[in-house]
Amino acid sequence: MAAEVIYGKQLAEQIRQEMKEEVATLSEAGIYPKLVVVIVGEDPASLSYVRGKQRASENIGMSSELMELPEDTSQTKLLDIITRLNEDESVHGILVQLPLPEQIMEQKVIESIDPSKDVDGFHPINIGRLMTGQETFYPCTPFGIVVMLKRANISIEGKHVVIIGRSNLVGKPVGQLLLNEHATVTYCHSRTKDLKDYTKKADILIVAAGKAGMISGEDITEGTVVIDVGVNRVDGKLTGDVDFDSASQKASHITPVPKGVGPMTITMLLHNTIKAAKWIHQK
Ligand SMILES: Nc1nc(=O)c2c([nH]1)NC[C@@H]1CN(c3ccc(C(=O)N[C@@H](CCC(=O)O)C(=O)O)cc3)C=[N+]21
Repeated sequence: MAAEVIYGKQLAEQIRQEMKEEVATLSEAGIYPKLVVVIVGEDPASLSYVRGKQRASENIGMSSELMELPEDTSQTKLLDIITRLNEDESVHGILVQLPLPEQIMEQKVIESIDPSKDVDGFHPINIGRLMTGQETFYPCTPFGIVVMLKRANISIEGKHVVIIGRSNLVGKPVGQLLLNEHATVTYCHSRTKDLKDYTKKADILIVAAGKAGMISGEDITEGTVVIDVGVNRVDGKLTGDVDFDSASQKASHITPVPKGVGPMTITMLLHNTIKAAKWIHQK
C-alpha cells in the first residue's frame, strides 16, 4: 500500500491563513508583531532560508526586518546588536540564523537573546521550560512536526517514537515535545548499534540525521509514520534523509522533502512571533 503523503506546505498555507486573520485582529488593537532576522555572512543556503522567512512574514501581514552583517563581524559587535534588539520595544522576535562564522560562539549568542523574544526556542531558559512541561516558545521544527502529526490525525499518546539524530535544534527537543504528548521516545544517533532494530520497531520514525537517503523501505515495517527532517543538497537539489520512493511503499504516512517539514518550520516561527507580541502586550 502506498503511503499517504503529508504535505507540510499545504498545512502551512492553511495555518498561515489563520494567522493572517490573527495579525489583522492584533493590528486593530495596535499590536504589530515584528520579527528581526539577523544573518552573518553570505552562505547561499542560509540566505535562501531567511528570504523564505521574510516572504512568509510579509504574506501574513507581519512586519519582518532582515539585518545582513558581513562575514567578519565580531562576536562583540553581534552581541551589541542583540542587546539593542532586546531593548527595542517594537521588536517582538529575534532570530539569529545558524550556523555562525567560527569567530562567534553560537551558545554565547543564543544566551544573549532575551528569552521572551527567543522565537527559535533555543535559549536554555526556554529549553528548560520545555523540559519541565511549561508553556514557552517551542523550537520551530519540532513544534512543526507535532502540529503536522496532529493535523494529519495521527495519535501520539502511547506510540513508540524513534528519533534518529540528537541535535539541540531538532532531535533532542522533538523527543521532549513528543514525550510531553505521552509518546514513548527512543533516541538513536550515529553511534547507535544495530540501528535497524530500532527503526523497525517505530510507530513514528523521525529522521533528522543530515545524511541523504540513509533510511529506506527496508529499514521500516509496514504502517510506520515517517517524518523526514533532512535538508541535504545533492547535485543542487534539496533531498531528505529518507529514500522516499522505497519508504513510501511501506509507510502509512510520509513527509516529502521539499514541501514537508520545512514550510512548517517557518510557520511555527511566525506563530512564535505572534505569541511573543501578545505576551509583551499582556505585561
Ligand atoms: N536560527 C535558526 N533557526 C532556524 O530555524 C534555522 C536556522 N537557524 N538555520 C538553518 C535551519 C534550516 N531551516 C529551514 C527552514 C525552512 C526550510 C524550508 O522551508 N524548506 C523548503 C524549501 C526551501 C528550498 O527549496 O530551498 C521545503 O522544504 O519545502 C528549510 C530549512 C531553518 N533553520
